[in-house]
Amino acid sequence: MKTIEEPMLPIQNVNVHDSIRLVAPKELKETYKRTDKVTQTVGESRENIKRILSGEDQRLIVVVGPCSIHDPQAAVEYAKRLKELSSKVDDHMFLIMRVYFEKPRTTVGWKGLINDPHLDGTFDVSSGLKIARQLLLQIGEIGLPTATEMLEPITPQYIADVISIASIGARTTESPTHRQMASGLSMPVGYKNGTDGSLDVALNAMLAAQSPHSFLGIDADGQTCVINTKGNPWGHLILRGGRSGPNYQREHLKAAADRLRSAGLSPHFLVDCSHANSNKDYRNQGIVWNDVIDQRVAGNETIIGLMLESNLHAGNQKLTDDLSQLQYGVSITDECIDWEETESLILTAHEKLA
Ligand SMILES: O=C[C@H](O)[C@H](O)COP(=O)(O)O
Ligand SMILES: C=C(OP(=O)(O)O)C(=O)O
Repeated sequence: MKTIEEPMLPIQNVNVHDSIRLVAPKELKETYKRTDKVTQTVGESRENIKRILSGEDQRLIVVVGPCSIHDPQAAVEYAKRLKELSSKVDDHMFLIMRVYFEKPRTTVGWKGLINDPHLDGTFDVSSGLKIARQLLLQIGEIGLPTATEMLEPITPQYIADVISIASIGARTTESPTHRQMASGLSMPVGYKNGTDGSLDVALNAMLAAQSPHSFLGIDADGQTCVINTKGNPWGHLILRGGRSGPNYQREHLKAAADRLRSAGLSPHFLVDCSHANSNKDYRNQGIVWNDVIDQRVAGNETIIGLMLESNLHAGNQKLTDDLSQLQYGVSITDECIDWEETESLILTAHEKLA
């Protein structure tokens, strides 16, 4: 029998190795400040997106870029190309670069540049946040709006002021924590349907995030606090397919619009050409893209945007211990289409839309 004198079993931090303090959001933002140009890029693009979401602007949103950012230099090269392309199509399309720093994994794997910027399991989150913010500032300076997935509920304090549109991923759309976070974000937020293909979780997320919430978070000084939000009215659905198959075809879009209407939500959405809509094969993204563009050209105005996973070069590569083997401009997460195909898909769609 145990007595009180016996050494106690540890009851705290049983599975915690250690914890490392981070710079406060305010400090990082003071070191890496928004210029007037960046503020203008973010402010104006958020307004453009809202006008598209409310039907005042008929242009098509295109969220396009790498599955994940792992090399800021390649990301800047991509951004410069995309900015040039954007100016050729901006009468009918509004291009936004995917700048995804946080990757939700099905089980385990590299969790993105913020979590592990050196790609070597050292998890230097402090550098990850700095590199992410610096890159967003560089892209904003180029005049290109950015989209990202908000995964860690603390990250927005460090980078949200340089993001034009956010998404909540298929793995977290059902999470109350992410819905609360979205209710306080300052930019429009897209909710992916669930990995099983369910629309319910995304519709419920949109309804939940429209409402005010009070929850735990950190403030600009990094102090834990209660955050009281007003609710974010700029939610929208993103169709990404699911285990049951893709959901970009005519009948799926009709069903999605009907479901949105019956939930009292605006019947419009973005279609993700990748993930389960492409069966995670980059060669299928163009098929999905062309199908959805043709539906839009035929008059389906419930389609307000598309998403493409695209990089400088096609496909993907494995992340191994030997980082010298990494090919420049190739994804280390999901497969992407290359720049040439990206440009061709966008220019062809522009002609059709015109
Ligand atoms: O977009 C990226 C991936 O689809 C997502 O992070 C899940 O990846 P995984 O299934 O390879 O973990
Ligand atoms: C992880 C992503 O997508 P999903 O949540 O749809 O799997 C993504 O867009 O990077």
